[in-house]
Amino acid sequence: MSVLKKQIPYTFKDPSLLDTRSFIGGEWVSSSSNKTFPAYDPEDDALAAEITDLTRPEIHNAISTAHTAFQTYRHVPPRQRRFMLRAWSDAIKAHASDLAAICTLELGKPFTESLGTVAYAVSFLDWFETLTEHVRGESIVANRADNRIVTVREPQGVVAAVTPWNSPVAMITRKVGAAIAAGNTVVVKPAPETPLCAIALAKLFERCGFPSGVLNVVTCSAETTAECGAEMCENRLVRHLSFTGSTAVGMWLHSECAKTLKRTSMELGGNAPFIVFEDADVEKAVEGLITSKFRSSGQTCVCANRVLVHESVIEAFSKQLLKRIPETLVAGSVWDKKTSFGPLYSSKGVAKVKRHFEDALKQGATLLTGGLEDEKGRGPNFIPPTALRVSANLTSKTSDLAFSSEETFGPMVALIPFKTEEEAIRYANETNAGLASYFYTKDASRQWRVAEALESGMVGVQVGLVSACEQPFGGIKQSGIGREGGSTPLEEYTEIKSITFGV
Ligand SMILES: NC(=O)c1ccc[n+]([C@@H]2O[C@H](COP(=O)([O-])OP(=O)(O)OC[C@H]3O[C@@H](n4cnc5c(N)ncnc54)[C@H](O)[C@@H]3O)[C@@H](O)[C@H]2O)c1
Ligand SMILES: O=CCCC(=O)O
Repeated sequence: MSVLKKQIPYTFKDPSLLDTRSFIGGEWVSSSSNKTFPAYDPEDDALAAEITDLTRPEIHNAISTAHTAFQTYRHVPPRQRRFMLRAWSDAIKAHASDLAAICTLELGKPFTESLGTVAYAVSFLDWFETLTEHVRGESIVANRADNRIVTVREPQGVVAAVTPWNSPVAMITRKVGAAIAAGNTVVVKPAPETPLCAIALAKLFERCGFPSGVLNVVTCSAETTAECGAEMCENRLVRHLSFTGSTAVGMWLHSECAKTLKRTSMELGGNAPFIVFEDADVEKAVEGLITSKFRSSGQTCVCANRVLVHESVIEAFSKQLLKRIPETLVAGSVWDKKTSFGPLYSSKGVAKVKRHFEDALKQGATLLTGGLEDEKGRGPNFIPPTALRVSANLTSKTSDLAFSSEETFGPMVALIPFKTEEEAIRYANETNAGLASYFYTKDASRQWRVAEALESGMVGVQVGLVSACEQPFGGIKQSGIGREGGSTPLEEYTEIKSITFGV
């Protein structure tokens, strides 16, 4: 019998991927309290499934189990780890359609976009697989003639991974893939809004030859999340806490982890500037903005959030944007393969966009297209792609606008005119966030100058997408600590041990 509480227009090739239990030590477990929590379909807010709601002692048990598994898994040779990672990647590819359907169901992401998300998630496993056999130490010439010094890189132990709803497949493969490639064991806590993707990933993982306890998935409701987080931070067996989510929660977890001096990786919120200079190719810049701003209906941490357009090209830019929005962003049922634009994940997301929209209008912005009302009635969480323009005389105080000081995390964009490069850079950097920035100019020296001046961990020059497994992903300032992907992720999940020999 299906665990789904509603009918969806998709037939699963492998219905066993759908489960509502947690995965600990190779066993599928329900909470001893028998409590469950609801997961909803954002397209209509209908109940999708009832998920097991673990208690703190059960999280404690998952960590102990992962620690026991680490004692043997740490000695599994890298090539064998590589082959198991390959098997997991192949299993996900073989079940990509089912996984995409689960992502569509619990996140409201259009099915075609969900397929892209699964491919992006798999790319991390493929990338880490290539790095598995390249963990290296070094040999150091000692200053004492009777000493020899070498370093080795060792896995850290139990990694606790806490992941967000907005990227329920890739944020798990990005963390778990790197951690287990390096020889660690992991306890993952997915967001309560999107537990089914994490569970399905574990279902595939268990078929790939990994020893029991290497991956554990613990599901918790929003209410029990705080005690689950406290256990992960306070338990001394957890050696690394890897978090992706909001800056506020990340800061709290980071400070709690300080009490047991854990390593932390923090991938936090952004507030990306997107700058269009006077010499930009306007059509190209508009395509970049649509990709950056509207993918996932504006719900990614690297989405453009503050769009600065030089005053000499803002008319042409607005015109092109208004032409391309309806041509590119096709709204409809999330199950229709032609749909490229879906609802937000919940009423919480809708309320935030609404607040930013109303604040911008109150402060004098004009509406170019969209607005919060959806005359076609496409569900409770649907907001049409919306564009506003901030008037020139607001530029000096744009940082007071709500959409400018916080991530909107939704499909609303406000164009802000500017006059000089200095003014644009000053405004772009006027935020505590420093995750991604984007700009468009054809001038090669300006490309270098502005890329170096922008305060963010990732810069897109003439591109609206900066996410790739081979690229270091992460932020500076209050957007995070550490990098995921790129050539260093196994270093992030290993410790250096120096060994001195007396000869
Ligand atoms: N930098 C990145 O790579 C990246 C990627 C995706 C999302 N994000 C950010 O994530 C945010 C959106 O996600 P969100 O609203 O789910 O963020 P959130 O911080 O509310 O939740 C993220 C995760 O943390 C958990 N959590 C919340 N409180 C906790 C606690 N006290 N202890 C332990 N876990 C706790 C949640 O259940 C969820 O699993 C945005 O700010 C976005 O920019 C960043
Ligand atoms: O939401 C942030 C992560 C999405 C990405 O990796 O591009």
